[in-house]
Amino acid sequence: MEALAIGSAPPRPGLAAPTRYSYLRHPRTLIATASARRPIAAVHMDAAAAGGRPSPAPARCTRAETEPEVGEVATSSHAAVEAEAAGATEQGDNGSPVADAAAAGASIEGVDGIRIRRRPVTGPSVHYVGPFQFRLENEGNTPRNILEKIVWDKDAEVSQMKERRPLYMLKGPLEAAPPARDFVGALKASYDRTGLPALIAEVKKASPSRGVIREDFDPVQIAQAYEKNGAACLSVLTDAKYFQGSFNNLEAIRNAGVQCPLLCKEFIVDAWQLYYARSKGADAVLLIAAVLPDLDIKYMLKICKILGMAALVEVHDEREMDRVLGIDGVQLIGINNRNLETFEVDISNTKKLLEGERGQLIAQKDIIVVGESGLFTPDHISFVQNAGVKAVLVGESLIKQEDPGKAIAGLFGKDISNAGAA
Ligand SMILES: O=C(O)c1ccccc1NCC(=O)[C@H](O)[C@H](O)COP(=O)(O)O
Repeated sequence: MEALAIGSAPPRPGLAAPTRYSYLRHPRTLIATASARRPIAAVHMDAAAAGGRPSPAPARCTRAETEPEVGEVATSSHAAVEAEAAGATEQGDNGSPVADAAAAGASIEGVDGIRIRRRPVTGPSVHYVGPFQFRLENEGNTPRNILEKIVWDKDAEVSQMKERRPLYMLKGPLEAAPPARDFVGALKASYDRTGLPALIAEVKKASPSRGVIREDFDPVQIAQAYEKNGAACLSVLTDAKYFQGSFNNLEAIRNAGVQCPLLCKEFIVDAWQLYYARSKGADAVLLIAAVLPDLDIKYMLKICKILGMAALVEVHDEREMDRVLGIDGVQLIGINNRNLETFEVDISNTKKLLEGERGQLIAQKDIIVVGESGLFTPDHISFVQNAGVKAVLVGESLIKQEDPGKAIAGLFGKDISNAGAA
């Protein structure tokens, strides 16, 4: 550990991977990457000035030590908020089993079957020597794929958001939010009405795999066009960094009077985000099995229920499907045809995951399966419908058409709007 010789902080336990101190080997990098250090206290003061209460340390996640009894708190979402805001459910630094493992210095890879590392395992990727800031690269603190990168960035983003708006500050916005609507009911009604998979149409400006998909992007106009042309529900991307989405878009669509229930399409890593999404008008949220351990999914499902929101639990492979099928209370499973680590899209993934006993169990449990990503033609829709899906989540193929609303009839091979299918 060459850097220890110059007095850097000792490694945290579990620093298995060799650290590469590039500035020692390439002295010029030192000048190129060094930046003035800001005292940590100043960062906290900024947060306080921005409206949050000063907090001694950023709480990264909230989790009920004893999971909330849905029956007990279902009568009032605010009871849960109050309890949590009062600190009754705060647990440690993060509360996630994954984070706990990381904090204990263990490798988090493979915890509860999740495929990504929820945060760097070998300590901070930024290291300070006096006034200089270095980025120390090693296997443990360099994301291995885009999903890992998104999740690590999201974790940092949410920590900041929570500092600015701690849970107790969401109580008012939650009370003022328009009531949650029945996302699952809307999908079922559409399927019953058309005999075709219900459409969750995605309001998506850009993506990591495609870059900007639509330059001329008016989220409210697109949402209204989707609704008019037969979408059962809408999915609104709220991640800014990778998808150029925003919570303003979600709020604006809800406030514009769009009746379709809204899925907040976000990378959820922390229960706080569920409350925030609801306060912005979400009727449903996405929980990604590759990102969340089973315990987190169970806990978040309960919070969703308390808040009146549906949860679309997303899987990509058999292992994730089996994990999710073992969790009680899952009503909606999304099968993503896109591998979020490699961007590869293969719609036969939907069929593969619904074959045999898995398909039977899904039918027994009355779970609605949503086919997600890479759906461009009526043949694709028929293919996933024959595989067993009752809903589809579609972004790119609609959004890149000149008229995303009219593109719906092209995708299904017929007009599925109320007017057309009547
Ligand atoms: O779309 C991406 O490039 C992407 C990259 C990394 C993580 C998630 C990503 N997309 C989220 C989705 O799953 C899709 O937006 C959604 O299923 C619609 O897909 P499509 O119809 O192919 O736009």
